[in-house]
Amino acid sequence: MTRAISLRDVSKIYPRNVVAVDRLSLDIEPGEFVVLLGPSGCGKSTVLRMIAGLEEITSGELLLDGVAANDLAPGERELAMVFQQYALYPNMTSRQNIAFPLRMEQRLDDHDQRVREAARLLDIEQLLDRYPAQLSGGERQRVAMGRAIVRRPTAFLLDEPLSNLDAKLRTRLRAEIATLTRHLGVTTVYVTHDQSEAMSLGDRVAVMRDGVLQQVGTARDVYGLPDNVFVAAFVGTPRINLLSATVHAPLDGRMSIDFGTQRMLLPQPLSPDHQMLRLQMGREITVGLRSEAARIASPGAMRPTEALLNGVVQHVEYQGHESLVHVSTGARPARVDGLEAARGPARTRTRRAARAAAGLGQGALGRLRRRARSSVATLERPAEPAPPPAPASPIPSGRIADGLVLRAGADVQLRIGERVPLLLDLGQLYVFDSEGRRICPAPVGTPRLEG
Ligand SMILES: Nc1ncnc2c1ncn2[C@@H]1O[C@H](COP(=O)(O)OP(=O)(O)OP(=O)(O)O)[C@@H](O)[C@H]1O
Repeated sequence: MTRAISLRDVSKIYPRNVVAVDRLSLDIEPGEFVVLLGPSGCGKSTVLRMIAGLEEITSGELLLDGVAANDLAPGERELAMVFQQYALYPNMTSRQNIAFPLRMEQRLDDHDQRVREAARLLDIEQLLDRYPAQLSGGERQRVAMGRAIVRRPTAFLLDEPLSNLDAKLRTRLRAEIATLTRHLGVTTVYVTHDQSEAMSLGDRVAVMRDGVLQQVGTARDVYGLPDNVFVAAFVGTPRINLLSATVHAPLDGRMSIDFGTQRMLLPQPLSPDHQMLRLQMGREITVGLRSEAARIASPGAMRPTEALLNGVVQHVEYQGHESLVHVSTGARPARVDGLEAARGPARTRTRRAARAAAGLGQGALGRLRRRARSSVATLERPAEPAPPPAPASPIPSGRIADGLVLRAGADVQLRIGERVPLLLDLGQLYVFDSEGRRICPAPVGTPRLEG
């Protein structure tokens, strides 16, 4: 059996009005694998913990298979959670650790067969009689997964399960997790701040920032059509190049994008998307260009779908299969706040707003009492240390390096300081307005301007 999970306008406000999750709505289909992605402190774990029932929902509704579940005890939700810390009992063997939830539930059926079945799926049969101290990190995480699947849960909630592992093992285990959850057909919600993990794992990726859901879509959607500049910058390696610019649209001449030190002429006739840029005249815009969206080639080779910028080579990174060329264009790099936020400052609401959102006086006390009574048998884990307090420093800004980073062939021959023409593929040119919203390519449903 597998579960549909729906969050409707869900908020979480911690004491002192810390808004960890702000009116988040998300529908997860039965059997779907959804990744919650975002920088540290954006509220991903809080969402997962609210689904699990480990954290009370301040306002909004959680539905499991369409049935209101806010007040269900964790044990009644039939979900299994796996944490970043392996959380195995050190004095129990793998076999005992995996069987633990069954013992807690006092199931009378054959524990041993269920444990062997889980161990076989995870390829850890030979490790069943070892203690956690005798296992590697990857093996411990497999045992932790075993403990999650032994109960045959209706959904998995995985909170950065691989972040304690080295890069190679992480890549291998994430492929295993994808295969395993597909095989079991169980709904999975997976939390990570690692965008490449998110892109490779999920049916859909939900990008969060500062407690707010930014975009939900397939990996292809969030990479190819980011709704805003934050999503564009958070997803993709190397990070998208972001430049501050303005639109120059004289009545008697060709429209161009003005980067301050040089202008990029747009081809005539203007595409419908580029016509929309007229509306931005006089306003600051951000131009986004992924590293594969420009090539270094002579202007004579320019295609009708390309535009020209000039640059100077600053640095060439040889990567084996390709080179990353850093090119200065004199343009001003745009800044995006919160990209690397390491536990940013809590956003706070006024006391009144918080109270309204909290729905205090609407049975909050009752829910707390019920929770106090509830058993946490299915989501049990050894005591964890309290989360570290948030540092008082502001969210560091993700500073985009001065200069574009472009992909080139591995054997590209360039000198540092060499002037190079850059041919930009306009089909891959993103423009964001001063609020950070994508305006080009125009979002679906945007009314068109007449040429
Ligand atoms: N028990 C708590 N009390 C007060 N604030 C909390 C508590 N737990 C989390 N927070 C705050 O809520 C916000 C979201 O935290 P959360 O752990 O959900 O973020 P996250 O995106 O999962 O981060 P990470 O990737 O670092 O685990 C942060 O500002 C955090 O400091």
